[in-house]
Amino acid sequence: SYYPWGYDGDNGPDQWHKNYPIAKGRHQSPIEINNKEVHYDRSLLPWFASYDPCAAKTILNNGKTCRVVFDDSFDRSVLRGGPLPGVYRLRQLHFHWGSSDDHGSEHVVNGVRYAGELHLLHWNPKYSNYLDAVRRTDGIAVLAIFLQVGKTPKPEMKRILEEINAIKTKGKEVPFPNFDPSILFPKSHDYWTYHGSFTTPPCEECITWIVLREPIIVSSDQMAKLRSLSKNAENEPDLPLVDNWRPTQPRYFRMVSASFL
Ligand SMILES: Cc1ccnc(S(N)(=O)=O)n1
Ligand SMILES: [Zn+2]
Repeated sequence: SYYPWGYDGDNGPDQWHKNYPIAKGRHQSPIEINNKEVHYDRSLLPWFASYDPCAAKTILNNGKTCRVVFDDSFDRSVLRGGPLPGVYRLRQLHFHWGSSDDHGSEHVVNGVRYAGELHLLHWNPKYSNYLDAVRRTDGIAVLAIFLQVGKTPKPEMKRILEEINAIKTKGKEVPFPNFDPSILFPKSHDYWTYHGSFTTPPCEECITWIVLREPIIVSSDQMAKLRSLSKNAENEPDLPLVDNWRPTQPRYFRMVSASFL
């Protein structure tokens, strides 16, 4: 039977392993990224995203996050380079955020928590489909971008946040045409990379993480907009969708490489 995992006490991150044993694995995400433990790897290549704006399909609230879904039926919007062996197809993007501006990101950098974190999820087309890819250690690549609250927000975030009112409650999905997510990228492409897992159950250890050093700036109002989403369905009592982030997991014997000095 489907186990309704969540982020609150009884069904929260500390309980996930009871129904999803991989959650106690040795390659879990997110992790703490600390300068002292990072290894500069000068052989790391720059990464490139070539996204087709027409691949964007819908934006939805699944009760756990706000997600934009893309057509991944062929190599239409792809990520390549960096630590990746080939092209990976963009499938969806989604966010993690807190109940206030001082926390909400999943990865933590030198003790710094950001207000939120944007994940662009891509899968390796050498596997027949996404579900096959999630069973492979090189199956998935997630580009992670921190959201930092500041005075001069990125105008490109507006398009996504304008749709929030249409997907207030769980199960709502509306068309989201003509959107190229690379407009959300920060100036610098500097990144850390390591091997890890999905940060939500079943927590498969199939992800090459590419975590950008430079956050994008959002306004406090924009974060409040994300927090106005509800995790309940339309006709249920209102439960704010906030704090949908997993705490950092043990790094064990994993190397975190940096593309920059
Ligand atoms: C299970 C799952 C699905 C999509 N995205 C993620 S995440 N947060 O690791 O990118 N996890
Ligand atoms: Zn995520």
